[in-house]
Amino acid sequence: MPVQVLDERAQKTPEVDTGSLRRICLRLLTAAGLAHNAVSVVLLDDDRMAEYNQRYRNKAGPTNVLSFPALFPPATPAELRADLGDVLIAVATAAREAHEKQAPLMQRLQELLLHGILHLAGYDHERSETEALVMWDRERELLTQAEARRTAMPQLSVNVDHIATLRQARGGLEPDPVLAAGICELAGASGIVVHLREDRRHIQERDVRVLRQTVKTHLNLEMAATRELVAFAADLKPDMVTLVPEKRQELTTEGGLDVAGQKKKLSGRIAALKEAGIRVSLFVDPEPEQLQAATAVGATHVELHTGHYSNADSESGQEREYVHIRRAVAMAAELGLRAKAGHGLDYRNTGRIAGIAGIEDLSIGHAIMARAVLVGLERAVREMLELMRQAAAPTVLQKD
Ligand SMILES: CC(=O)[C@@H](O)[C@H](O)COP(=O)(O)O
Ligand SMILES: NCC(=O)COP(=O)(O)O
Ligand SMILES: [Zn+2]
Repeated sequence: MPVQVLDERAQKTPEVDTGSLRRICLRLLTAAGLAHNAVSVVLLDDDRMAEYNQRYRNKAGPTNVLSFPALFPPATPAELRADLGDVLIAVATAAREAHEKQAPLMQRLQELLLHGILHLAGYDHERSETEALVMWDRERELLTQAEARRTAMPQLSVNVDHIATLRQARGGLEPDPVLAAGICELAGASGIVVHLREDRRHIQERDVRVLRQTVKTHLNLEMAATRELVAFAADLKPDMVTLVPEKRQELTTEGGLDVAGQKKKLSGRIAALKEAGIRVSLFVDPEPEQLQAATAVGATHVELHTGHYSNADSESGQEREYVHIRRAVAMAAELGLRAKAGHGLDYRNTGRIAGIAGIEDLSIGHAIMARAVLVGLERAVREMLELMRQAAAPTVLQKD
């Protein structure tokens, strides 16, 4: 675990929850790009803090936060070791400050924690005014980011595979997934997803190449972890690659990637993609073993497979799957993994998943395309009738 929070106060108070503080610390480390670094947070009484303040800074009385970097002299951000060091916080001092600002104590603790983490990362406001401004700016930026990540609704990435499925049914040029992707972006989608299957049943290499030129938001390429596809992606450079399991006979993806069972192979493929500057997500079932393995092989993101939730045939079954997903999101945060979710989400079952705090993005394809066909059908028929009306030959009145 990269973060531990120790409450060493003589009297523990219920408004300070070490579990929440640990999650806050993980969010801050993730926002600061330090998700894989370890930090120890120690909560102290004022008299113990005063002792540290006297011993190490020669100052009388308690202070609010003190940082002890694992490296001495303090490391520059570039040369940080896995263990960043310790952050000591005097809770009673923090509580007084919170009271003065009329802010909740946990909010003040979050600010102090971030301040301490930035010191561990090499920032120092005491060296010069310029450095103080840099540190202050970084604090504001990261607090805003961490808060946004905690409370924001997930972004929507639209999978346009099935526009290509329709095109392939006739083997022609229409409908074009590239045009569809543009429409999805115009409608507010934050990203476009395509799955370049090994059997090329829908999306073709041409589609991905053109999409790389035209997508203005974020292009997520789903693919199997084969050498050939890794080379294709490394050359094309989508914004993200999501590694997914694939079976030739399946109608659609049937489950998550078995990361735990193929760590060696995946580590190499992920390293090659990261080397090419591509972010890597793994499409996994919401299971602890797979999440742990995802961190071990170097992924920064996971997409939690919502297929079992979406396809559950009873309310209790769906509830069970929902709980798995919620727990997996919490665990991903603890491991410093950024969580996405997708598969089989539709207009009935997406709401609950979108309400889980911590999921950053939902990938939805089939349901949106299925609805597009139906809600667009009436207009398509009217447009054809109008075209025929315009083209119809004028009626010639017969004279006797
Ligand atoms: C990995 C995933 O959940 C989806 O991207 C799905 O695999 C899409 O593939 P199809 O569009 O072929 O169903
Ligand atoms: N990764 C999930 C995805 O891209 C879309 O899946 P679906 O909504 O088509 O089932
Ligand atoms: Zn400071």
